[in-house]
Amino acid sequence: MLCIKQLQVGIISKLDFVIASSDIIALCGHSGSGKTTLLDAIAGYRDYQGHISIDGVNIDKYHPWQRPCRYLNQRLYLFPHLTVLANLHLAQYAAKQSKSDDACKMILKQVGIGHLADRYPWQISGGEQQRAALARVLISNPKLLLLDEPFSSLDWQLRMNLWQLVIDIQAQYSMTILLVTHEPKEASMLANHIYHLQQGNLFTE
Ligand SMILES: Nc1ncnc2c1ncn2[C@@H]1O[C@H](COP(=O)(O)OP(=O)(O)OP(=O)(O)O)[C@@H](O)[C@H]1O
Repeated sequence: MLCIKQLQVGIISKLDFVIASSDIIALCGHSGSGKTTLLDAIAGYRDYQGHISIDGVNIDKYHPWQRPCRYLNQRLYLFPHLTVLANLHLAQYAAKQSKSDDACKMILKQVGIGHLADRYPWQISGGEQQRAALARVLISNPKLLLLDEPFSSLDWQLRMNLWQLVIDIQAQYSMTILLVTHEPKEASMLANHIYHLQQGNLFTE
């Protein structure tokens, strides 16, 4: 469960918000309403006042890499000098997991790019890079996945494939997902609940 109390950061003022475990929440709102600001605070990329806890553990003092959540947006952050597989190994290392080729290859296969494990990011397409980035955030088995319009630059068919993939993976790993999107179809297909952020306040549909 994600629990946010009296959060103050940037445009967001005194926000209270709870997401039940294994829920998929879509966060909509006009440009500049504070969606990315909220995800940045949860991920620990921005200083904030108030309290954030995940599964009852307060994470306010945790560095981003110590938080049990992973963040995926349109910037892929794949290391260009490492192969796709080595990028996943590094994520395992950062999550203090032991290196497992089998686990990495299984996730790459699951996202449909098992055959590209030994390629470098610059040797694969944009959609394949997005899948590699998704595999990299999943390899550490986060409790909370923060998605900030990660697929919006991709074509519709690929986007729909990736939505289905997110639904399958969520069911398999019981992750809680907070998804920022401008796309009503994406919100209604993926989310159990849709929230709108308006001038730093949240409203349900
Ligand atoms: N690091 C920052 N420091 C100060 N202000 C910021 C910072 N990042 C964003 N802002 C401002 O805070 C407001 C909310 O920005 P944010 O990126 O959270 O909006 P958003 O809802 O994600 O918008 P979009 O849908 O366009 O991505 C904007 O007015 C923006 O200019």
